[in-house]
Amino acid sequence: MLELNIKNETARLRAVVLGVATSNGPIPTVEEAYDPKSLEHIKAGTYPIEADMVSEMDEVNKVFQKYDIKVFRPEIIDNYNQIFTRDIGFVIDDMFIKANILPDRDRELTAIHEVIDQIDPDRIVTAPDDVHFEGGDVMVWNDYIFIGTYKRDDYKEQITARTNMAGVKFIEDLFPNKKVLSFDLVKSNTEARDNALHLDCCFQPIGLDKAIIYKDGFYNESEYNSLVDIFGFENLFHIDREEMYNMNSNVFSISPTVIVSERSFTRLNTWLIDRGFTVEEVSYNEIAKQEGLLRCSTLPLIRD
Ligand SMILES: NC(=O)NCCC[C@H](N)C(=O)O
Repeated sequence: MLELNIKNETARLRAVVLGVATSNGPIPTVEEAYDPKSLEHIKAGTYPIEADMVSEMDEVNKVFQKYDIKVFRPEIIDNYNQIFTRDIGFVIDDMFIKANILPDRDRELTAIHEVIDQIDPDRIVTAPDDVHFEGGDVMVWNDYIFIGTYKRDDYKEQITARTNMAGVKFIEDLFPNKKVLSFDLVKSNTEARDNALHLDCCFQPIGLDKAIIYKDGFYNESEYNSLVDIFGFENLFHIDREEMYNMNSNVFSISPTVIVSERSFTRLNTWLIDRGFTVEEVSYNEIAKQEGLLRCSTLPLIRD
């Protein structure tokens, strides 16, 4: 049995599911794209090729091996995108919550049955169909749960809106002892620079008391301000629109002091090193073309 334990985003990692890029399928058509950055690269003829993405993920796996982390990989479904394992489910405390994900992605969950089969069935939660959430929108941070959502009437027309208010309510009811804060995120189906696809595309806690944040990813300044109040302005690394587009908030913590980051994130990595973090630099720019990065492609199961 896997003794699930996730209480925050940064405690020492012991077990994780890392997505897989093998048999990722043919280049999607414009109609098949479900995020604006993939769409941009499909149109420009620069959509990433499988071999490059496989080698990028291998590099991350090597970092996990270096830190003696147990790594699970999804079973490969032929011609199916299984890179962004974060979104298909998530662990809070000792519970595994199966995500109600975008229908285009719903086969991804079946591919981690090796992991699901090792979890006590009493600790697995499935939500009703009208309750939507993806793991990229959900972050447990000790007494808090932060949830990215989309609160507007055109939710159904926004393929980039993946977590609804029914999803927020469902998690609130499941964890009555945690303080749940929801954030209305800026969405665009067509312009990746104006799209906070998930909460982890515009915000992520790091270390013990710090976070990376893109202010304009939040519709409501008051919701952004609630994070400033929790972390303190001086502990926030603010990224700009281009850094958000390049996914600087989507690094991944192995511990409160060790962070896996993209090697081109010079300004962020320098800030981290100046504050005593160890930065494990990897290349992930091909995967980034699909509007996801390191947090998106990992699903932590056990942290200290
Ligand atoms: N947590 C994340 O932000 N995941 C990235 C998912 C990217 C994928 N192209 C999607 O649109 O679902």
